[in-house]
Amino acid sequence: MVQWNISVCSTNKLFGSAVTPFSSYHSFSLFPKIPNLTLSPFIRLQISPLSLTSLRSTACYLPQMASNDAQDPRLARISSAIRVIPNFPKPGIMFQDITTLLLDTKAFKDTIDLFVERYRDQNISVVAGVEARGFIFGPPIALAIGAKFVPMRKPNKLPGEVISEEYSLEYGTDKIEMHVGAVQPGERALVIDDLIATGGTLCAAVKLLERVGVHVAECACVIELPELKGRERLGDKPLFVLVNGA
Ligand SMILES: O=P(O)(O)OC[C@H]1O[C@H](OP(=O)(O)OP(=O)(O)O)[C@H](O)[C@@H]1O
Ligand SMILES: Nc1ncnc2[nH]cnc12
Repeated sequence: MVQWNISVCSTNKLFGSAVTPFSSYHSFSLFPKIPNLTLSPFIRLQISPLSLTSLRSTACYLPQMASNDAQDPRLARISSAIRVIPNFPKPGIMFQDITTLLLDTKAFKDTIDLFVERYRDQNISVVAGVEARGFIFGPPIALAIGAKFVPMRKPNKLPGEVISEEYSLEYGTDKIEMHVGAVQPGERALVIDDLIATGGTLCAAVKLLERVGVHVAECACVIELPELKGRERLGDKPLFVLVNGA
């Protein structure tokens, strides 16, 4: 399969979707709470044989101990591997499809590695993954950093006693549940999902864990849709993302 990529570095602007008129916004608040990181906006024009045309901004982080004048090349590959399906599951939704990322063994491994590099020395004992796509990224991260994996599931899926939390979505409402006893008060958790849109899902996951005395050190996603301001909804809770949605 052939794919043409044209990459352009930008100084202070990121451009939105190619199916809507170009819009720009400042990007330097993407990681406002993460110390020792420098941001470098990045624009990518993707023309794929699947007739899916998109511009995706890659939020790059440049750890100060590494080279400061080049972004991590893994981020561009991860960004390229995510397919965008317009109007799914409803008109107007640009669905960020990570199944194509899973087909790219290098991009998938790089995704896991980036999270593992960030969290391996943070004394995290719980990786909590949100159904369904948090179940894909969470377990390999948990195994690599020596933490347990706790599934946060949609209603009526877990067989044991549960606690639950309702939340609203970009398209609809939902509820997540966690087994009572899966985590202990005082544990330190990472909450992982594929994507943050409005932030309702991650907020519910954080609340659920904090209700039972767990400290959520950070939330992490592969993709952020900044226009939906999920980061703001998370308040002071740190959020780490690899790329912006197209
Ligand atoms: O930030 P939010 O507005 O809360 O949206 C983000 C959530 O939406 C998607 O899941 P979805 O609810 O579609 O469930 P699924 O993964 O089971 O399909 C995505 O995987 C996140 O979990
Ligand atoms: N645009 C989107 N793509 C994929 N998953 C989502 N969850 C909420 N909004 C989404």
